[in-house]
Amino acid sequence: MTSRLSFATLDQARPAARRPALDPRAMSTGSVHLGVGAFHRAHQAVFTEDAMAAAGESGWGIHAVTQRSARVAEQLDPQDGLYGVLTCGLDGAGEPERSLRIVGAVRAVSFPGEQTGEVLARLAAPTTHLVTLTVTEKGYRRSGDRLDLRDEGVQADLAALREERRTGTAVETAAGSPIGMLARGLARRAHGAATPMSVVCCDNIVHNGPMVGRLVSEFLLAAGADGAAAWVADHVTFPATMVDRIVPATTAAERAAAEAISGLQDEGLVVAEPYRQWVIEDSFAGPRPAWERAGATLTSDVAPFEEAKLRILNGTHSYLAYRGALLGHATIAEAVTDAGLGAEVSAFIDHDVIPTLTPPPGVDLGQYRDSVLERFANPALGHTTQQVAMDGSQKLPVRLLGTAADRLTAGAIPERTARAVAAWMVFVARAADGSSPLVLDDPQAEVLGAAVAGAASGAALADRLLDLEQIFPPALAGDERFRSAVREQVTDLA
Ligand SMILES: NC(=O)c1ccc[n+]([C@@H]2O[C@H](COP(=O)([O-])OP(=O)(O)OC[C@H]3O[C@@H](n4cnc5c(N)ncnc54)[C@H](O)[C@@H]3O)[C@@H](O)[C@H]2O)c1
Ligand SMILES: O=P(O)(O)OC[C@@H](O)[C@@H](O)[C@H](O)[C@H](O)CO
Repeated sequence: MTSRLSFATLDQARPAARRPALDPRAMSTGSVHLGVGAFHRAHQAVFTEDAMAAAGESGWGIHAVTQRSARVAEQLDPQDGLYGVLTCGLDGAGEPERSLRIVGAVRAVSFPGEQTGEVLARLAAPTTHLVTLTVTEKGYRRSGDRLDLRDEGVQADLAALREERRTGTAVETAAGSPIGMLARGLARRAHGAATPMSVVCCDNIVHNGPMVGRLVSEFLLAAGADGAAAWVADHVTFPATMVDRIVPATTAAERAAAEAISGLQDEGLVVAEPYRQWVIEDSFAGPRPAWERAGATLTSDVAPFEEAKLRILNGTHSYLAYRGALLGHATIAEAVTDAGLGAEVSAFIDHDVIPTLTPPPGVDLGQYRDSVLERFANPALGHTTQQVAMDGSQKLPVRLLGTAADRLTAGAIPERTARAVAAWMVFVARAADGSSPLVLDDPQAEVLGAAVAGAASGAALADRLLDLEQIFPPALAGDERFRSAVREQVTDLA
């Protein structure tokens, strides 16, 4: 039987598997990560480990938190936090090429369903200088731009913070929220060590850092923790970031491929493309890893990078996911190499997206478009259209609707963006009526299903979805030029 990856077996890994960049046993913990999914393990954890190695530091080990289920803790605990990143690229001849590195930067994983006290203590500890987050768009529990105070998880955290302030003891919350957990930890810090902290959001959301700062403040004020809110305003920074690396969900075949390379079983394996990028607003309240030594860009203005990435890469990803799935393509690589669809998304980027963007310093947006489409075409990655299609109600506003609004303001009709939005609408309708293998995996699935039920025509389907204010801002949905473009495109695709 194959041994499982752990400190005890690390020396048995075959030479083809790269070892951690520094000895994980010698690391101490300097940061907390909320939402330890695949992306964190393939992105921030890798940058952090490489930064420690480059700077000769060992104090940036990560205490990760998995809030929805204990699964990642169950994967990583028996492995002493070690896991592999299987990089799937192409060699010079265009053939799939895989390499494996073992990462050791994640030093602990907690599940607040059972370990809330441990997480709050870590967030309050003076040795913790940073919090990073990847909890998906829906994880922020927003209603419009504000924290949804009616959300059950947020309510559980508000009640817990009130109790914690009264008794000084951590309350176990099995189904809390990431913002609630973070704010409770910051409140404890404010009344304890009071050491400054930096909170780095790594989710694909416009102005992600400031958004988290606003939600934390709203939470603390709603809990009546005005003193903690004032302390956070003065001592905690929320730098904005642009994060980029394509990290699909890991499959059993990829686990087997990694095992063939290392000779060790790895339940925590993640899979990624070779490319990785991280642009971070240089606004830290205290020390941080030397991420620039691992290839990250520290800058005073992330906005142009963020907008170009969200609108070109993520907007096109969603377009390919919905249109590709409707055309029967299982993966993004298949969708983008469909000649018709490839030309369609290229035209979308050129005609609708690029005119809305300010090029980031040193970036040619035409070259950026080409590099993104080339990355999508990587056949070694197997990113499914169904995975990228998930949570459309949360993703559309970030990825497509800003482009549409900006084009309308400029007096142009964003027909190609309307087609991408229409593809989502037809996807929703087909997935909701159960007549196809498409799956509607969305926190608004019930609302969407009710909206599309019995829509008698393409125009009616478009109207019903455009009227959902939680997705389409009234100014956009009320713009007749946009509405008729979407109706036309839905009719064409339905
Ligand atoms: N995977 C990528 O290619 C990629 C690239 C760039 C950015 N990102 C960002 O990272 C996020 C996570 O991606 P991933 O690949 O790690 O996904 P994943 O499914 O592997 O992990 C998602 C994480 O978010 C948490 N989460 C999900 N829904 C939640 C909810 N309602 N409340 C609280 N926590 C919740 C999960 O517990 C898990 O830790 C993305 O949504 C995106 O914003 C991902
Ligand atoms: O991770 P999600 O579900 O928010 O979005 C799916 C993809 O569009 C996204 O993860 C990209 O792969 C990523 O943003 C590339 O950096």
